[in-house]
Amino acid sequence: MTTVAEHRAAVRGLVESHWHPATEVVPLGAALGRVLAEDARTPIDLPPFDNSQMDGYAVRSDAAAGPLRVTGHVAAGDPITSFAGGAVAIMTGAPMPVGADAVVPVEAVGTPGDFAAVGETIELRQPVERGTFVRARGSDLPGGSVLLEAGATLGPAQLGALAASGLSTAPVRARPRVLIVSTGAELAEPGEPLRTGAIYDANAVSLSAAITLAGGIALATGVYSDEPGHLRLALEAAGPVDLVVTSGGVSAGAHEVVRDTLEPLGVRFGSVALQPGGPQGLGAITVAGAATPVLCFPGNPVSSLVSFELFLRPVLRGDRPMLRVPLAASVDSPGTKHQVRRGRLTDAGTVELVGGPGSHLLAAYARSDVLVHLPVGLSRAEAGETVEVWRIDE
Ligand SMILES: Nc1nc2c(c(=O)[nH]1)N[C@H]1C(S)=C(S)[C@@H](COP(=O)(O)OP(=O)(O)OC[C@H]3O[C@@H](n4cnc5c(N)ncnc54)[C@H](O)[C@@H]3O)O[C@H]1N2
Ligand code: MOO
Repeated sequence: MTTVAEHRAAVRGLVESHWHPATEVVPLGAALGRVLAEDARTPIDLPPFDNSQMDGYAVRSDAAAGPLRVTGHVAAGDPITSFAGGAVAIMTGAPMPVGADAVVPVEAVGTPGDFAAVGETIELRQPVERGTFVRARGSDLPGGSVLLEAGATLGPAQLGALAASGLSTAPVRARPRVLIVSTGAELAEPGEPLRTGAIYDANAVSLSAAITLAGGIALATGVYSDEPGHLRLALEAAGPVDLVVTSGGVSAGAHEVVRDTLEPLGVRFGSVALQPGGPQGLGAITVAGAATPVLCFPGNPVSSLVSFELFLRPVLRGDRPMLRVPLAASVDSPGTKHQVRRGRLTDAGTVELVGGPGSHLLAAYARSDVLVHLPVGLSRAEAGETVEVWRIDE
């Protein structure tokens, strides 16, 4: 039996040996969630000039306590001026007059919002240290420095930082196109009437959503049949994609459509020491004339999502945030397999399991915010014992 780590490495090797994403330059407004293809450097100092952190008066730090004549007034957006001595009324974000090196907040001198006019005096109550309330040029990042490294995911702060650097576009990796094929004669399209013995196809939707959140472009198709010919037709009809993910039809039944169709094409099927997500297949097949990696996940809806989380998401998006959290109650685990349970973080700082280990318990998964890892070798963990959990509530 293959270990989780071995299968993870095999999936990564397979995907990365076939998928070489092109670089696309996209406007920042369209770059949310995209992955940076190369290091981004800021062309300018951040901030670009020394400026005031407070509404107040710019002074020199060697000024003695006592009266200071107001010699100027600068607002945010004004050009950089020369300091003419005394005190300069200055607003938050306004450029420091060259020669002044500290700011006294207006409330330390008088009434907030009430500024002395040029020619009037203010009373400096005590000397002020050099640099006080001054945001130095380049203090966030000097111009020319790497702002974000290749591989960074562009979220609100990252996009804001690129914009603050004056960049309007970002070079990002092309999104992987992933064909999702859910299989099984028992499946019915959600929204359609449910005949006896049928169940609704959950995996096309859940895997599509997972792929989309991981930065891919999901193209889903349902092969609601156990006929290899039908699956073959669906694959032949597909356009070019970077990856195929199937669900169902991989275990030990009489009608294993995925296995029966793809094993003769060289896709390898086997067991991973994982529950749920034990039966797995991987290999490469020809889709639209190109060798294309294919991952075959088990059909149980929890198994297919857990397979995605453990094997594919790390390749497409990187690792989930991992925490070590004490269990709210004791739990048993197979010991010979890495078990992944679904759970919820509690206000008490513990993790409680949601539902049992069964791989059909998708509604329980839907109420969970973490995956709880019970590794091989652990057959029981007591309340209070610390376990590894992955946050999945993004
Ligand atoms: N004799 C054995 N039987 C099974 C074994 C085994 O080792 N020996 N493994 C079990 C495990 S573990 C799993 S997991 C499943 C995997 O089965 P398949 O991948 O072949 O999947 P199916 O048989 O097609 O379906 C399993 C289960 O999931 C439901 N399903 C399938 N697709 C969907 C979908 N798109 N949406 C919602 N539900 C789906 C399907 O109706 C079945 O109930 O095999 C065990 N059996
Ligand atoms: O390994 Mo299966 O995925 O138990 O449910």
